[in-house]
Amino acid sequence: MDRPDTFSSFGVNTSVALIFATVAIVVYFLTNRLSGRQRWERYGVKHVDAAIYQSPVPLWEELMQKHGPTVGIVREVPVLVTRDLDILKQVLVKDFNNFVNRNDHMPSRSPLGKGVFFLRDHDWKRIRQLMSPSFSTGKLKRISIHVQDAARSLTKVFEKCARTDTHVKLLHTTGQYSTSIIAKTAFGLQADSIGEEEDDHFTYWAKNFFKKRSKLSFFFVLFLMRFRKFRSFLINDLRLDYPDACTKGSFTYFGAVLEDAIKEREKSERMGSRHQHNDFLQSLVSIKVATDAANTKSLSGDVKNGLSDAPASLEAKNIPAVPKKTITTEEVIAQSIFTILAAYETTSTTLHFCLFSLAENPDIQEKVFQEISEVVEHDDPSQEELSRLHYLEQVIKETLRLYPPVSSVSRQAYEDRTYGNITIPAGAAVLIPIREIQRDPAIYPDPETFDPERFNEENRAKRNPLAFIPFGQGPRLCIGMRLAYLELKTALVQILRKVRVELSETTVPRKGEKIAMTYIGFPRPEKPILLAVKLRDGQC
Ligand code: HEM
Repeated sequence: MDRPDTFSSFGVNTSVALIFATVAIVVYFLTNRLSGRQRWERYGVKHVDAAIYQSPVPLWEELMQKHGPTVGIVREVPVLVTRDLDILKQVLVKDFNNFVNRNDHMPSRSPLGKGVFFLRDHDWKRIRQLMSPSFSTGKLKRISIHVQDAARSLTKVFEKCARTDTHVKLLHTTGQYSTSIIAKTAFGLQADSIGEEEDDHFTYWAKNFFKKRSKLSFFFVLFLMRFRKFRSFLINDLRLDYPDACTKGSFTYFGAVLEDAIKEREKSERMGSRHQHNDFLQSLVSIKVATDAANTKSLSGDVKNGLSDAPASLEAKNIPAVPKKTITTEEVIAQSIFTILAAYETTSTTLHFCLFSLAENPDIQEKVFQEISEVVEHDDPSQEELSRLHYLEQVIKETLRLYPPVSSVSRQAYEDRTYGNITIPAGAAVLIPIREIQRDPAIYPDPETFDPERFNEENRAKRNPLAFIPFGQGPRLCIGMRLAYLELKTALVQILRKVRVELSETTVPRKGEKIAMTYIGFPRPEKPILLAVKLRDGQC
């Protein structure tokens, strides 16, 4: 199997990048920073200087600790970093029409940048509407059979480790679990390497979509990222490979697989054959085929209708009208690739931190086991049974509180807004540090302790709902939230009723130690976690 092209064209590319970077620094300091500082102070916000090469998570942590809940910094645009829940309620929910877009940008030639996460204005609204039905309750019910299959295979890996007295390679295996589900349920593809030492191609490229970088290389790229247009120029115009976030092999692989699948499905759809597929890809292809035909017939009448429910601020900005239901092949590929990534890393790291936390807290694990024994009667837990596992849900939520796979999200203001003493000027970004909100000791006393009781009904009722936002909040909230809970609950039920997970002599971190995390890409432990496994009584 080809390895990712990690450092392929490092030499020449880096020299060119360095020259441009030097010029960019001068321009940056002379323009953005000096004027930016004055600007934030004018808007009633304390401005702080933040190192431009610093990794995001430690940076937000440091800023919040030193300067309080709301501070302004300057990047290419002014950024308000805030964990003030009243401001966040306005930005994410009440005043959403003024904050539809994220301030994120995918620096890559891969189609990922056209994924719904990065889309803006009407493009986002159009694609989000097209994707939503694929994540409905009815669709989830239909795909739960595949989730059950994958959870059974995953459990066999744990049982095998218990019988052979070997450790479970946690992230390796949970990653295989989540990719196998997304491959099957979204694209009708088989990617079943659960428990194998070597990943199948689909899983391999999902795991290696982003370049694996050394710390030095990561900070250099992080530094370049501060200059969005400049980096885009390096990647798209100069076609330099080094600053690109994604490995070429991965987008070549997924592009080819998806293009073939789309062509084949489009062909059978046009021929009117009653297709067998009932997945995410099929629903996008069906829309494409239907609207290609409709749009060829009439290009005028329908177009205006598409805007009838657009946010007022979008209307005001005179963004050109687009048909409501259309999608191009390129967009289908982009949504598909984004979905693979969104579903793989987030769910697998959560499952892995959840199992680690249960191994660290045997009492909590026993309580989960008791609940499963009382509630689940079927070999494969039904949706109704899963919905009654309240304590298990508390455990998952506590895991997502301590280890949110997405550490922060952003929104960008169309127009000026003033909330209390603080003004967010038009064009500024609001950075929402999810991890810092969920570790705020004023909201969660003793925040480092794993305590699922924080999510019992009584404690939840006392808290501002915005204090727990691992899936974001408002109309742009994570589209896959219910699928993620389904995958997590199903896997935990199947595993925990067969085996007990434990820390062993060799598990790092040791009991009570903090996990050394890396925030290069998604948050994960610096060293892979290995767990010991014991069969439960009665299992052989
Ligand atoms: C534990 C699992 C997951 C977590 C913690 C998570 C978290 C998030 C967060 C924080 C956002 C940004 C929300 C915002 O800005 O308000 C997001 C967006 C998104 N997520 Fe997830 N996610 C998870 C699983 C999934 C899965 C399984 C899928 C799909 C199968 C998915 C698809 C998406 C998509 C498409 C978006 C972009 C939504 C938009 O911009 O309209 N996620 N996710």
